[in-house]
Amino acid sequence: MNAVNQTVQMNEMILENMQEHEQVIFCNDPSTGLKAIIAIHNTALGPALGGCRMQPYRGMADALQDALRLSKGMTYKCAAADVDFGGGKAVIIGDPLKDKTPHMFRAFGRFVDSLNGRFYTGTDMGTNMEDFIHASRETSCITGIPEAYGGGGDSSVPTALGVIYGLQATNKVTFGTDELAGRTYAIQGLGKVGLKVAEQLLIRGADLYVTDINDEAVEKVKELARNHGGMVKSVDSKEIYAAEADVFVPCAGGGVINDETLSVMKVKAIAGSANNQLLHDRHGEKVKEKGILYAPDYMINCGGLIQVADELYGANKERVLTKTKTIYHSLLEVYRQAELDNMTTAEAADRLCEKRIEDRKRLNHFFSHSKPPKWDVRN
Ligand SMILES: NC(=O)C1=CN([C@@H]2O[C@H](COP(=O)(O)OP(=O)(O)OC[C@H]3O[C@@H](n4cnc5c(N)ncnc54)[C@H](O)[C@@H]3O)[C@@H](O)[C@H]2O)C=CC1
Ligand SMILES: O=C(O)CCC(=O)C(=O)O
Repeated sequence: MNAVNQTVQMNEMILENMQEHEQVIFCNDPSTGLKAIIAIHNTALGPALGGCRMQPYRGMADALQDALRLSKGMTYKCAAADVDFGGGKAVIIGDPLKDKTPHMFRAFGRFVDSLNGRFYTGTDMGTNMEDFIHASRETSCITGIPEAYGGGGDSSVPTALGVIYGLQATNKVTFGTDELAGRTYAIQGLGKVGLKVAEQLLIRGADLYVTDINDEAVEKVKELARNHGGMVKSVDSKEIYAAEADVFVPCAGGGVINDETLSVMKVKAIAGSANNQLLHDRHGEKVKEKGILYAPDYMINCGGLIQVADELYGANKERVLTKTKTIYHSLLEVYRQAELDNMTTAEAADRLCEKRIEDRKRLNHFFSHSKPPKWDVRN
């Protein structure tokens, strides 16, 4: 097969995979080693907004798949958080511990800038505020950088807080009380969000099983337990699924709720920050069959989105806090609807968000930067 035919075949594969996505941008900057994909799923509610993940993907196909799934999730998350933004996400192919450089993030910033306001981005798994300080030198479409740089600060703070509210709602339905104390939580991933969730749980009197592929992260939690009290037992990354815990709290990668992990899980609930936790939609049904209550990922982890969206209207910490608290009530509502309509919690959340998107689509038109939008405060 010649090169032209190969390219045509690859483009066909990409378009097939795109399903209802609006746009996918492949970014290649040999001078900095940047290889990234930006996926814009839906801008009916406003410009696309979503973080940028950096991960050593096995190849382009894996990275594309992740960008497509994550950006679709952001469309639902924006509807869940009731913000006037659409779904988008970026992925950078590379090992965050070895490959990142300031120049790489500046190059990424230039690609984001070329989209002229169709896509706003910031931190996600494998990236941090420092990376986006570099990117923000090239574009105003960056969120989640320190206040000193005109941003709203670390978005993992409200994400973790939202997970705590979500855990309270989940405990209320599962155990009859929203107390977090006296229970055991199995936390997977102790990065920006997981570590903060672990600290809050220890402060409130919980015990933890924890795992992270990075030993330093595990040490940090043990240090927190020495300060705040509580039991912390570290386990191997595969053992976390079978931990004798009440609640599994996934705060690392996606696809962790699958046939294999469910076959060993003993927990009564799953509630954590990771995006795209269900490997396939059918795993929502399997979770229900096992009698496990699942907090739909994009509902419980939308605290960070609330903050970065708020930042684009002019950051206000109190407003972010007030909106983040609503995660408790919106999750209780999803649990109630799922019970009433005998459906999975994931289906109940999707239904709620799809209705919101349809209702608001009637008011919004396709987003285009040529029409100055009310949220474009930075230009
Ligand atoms: N940062 C934020 O505000 C938000 C994050 N999320 C999601 O939450 C999850 C965590 O995000 P961050 O804390 O920002 O990422 P992070 O990169 O700061 O932390 C992830 C942690 O997970 C660990 N890890 C990776 N693979 C692992 C494995 N197989 N087993 C155990 N540990 C593993 C890493 O070593 C790292 O310590 C991601 O799925 C992200 O998309 C969702 C909403 C907002
Ligand atoms: O939390 C952020 O910084 C942006 C929102 C996002 O990408 C997410 O919620 O996954």
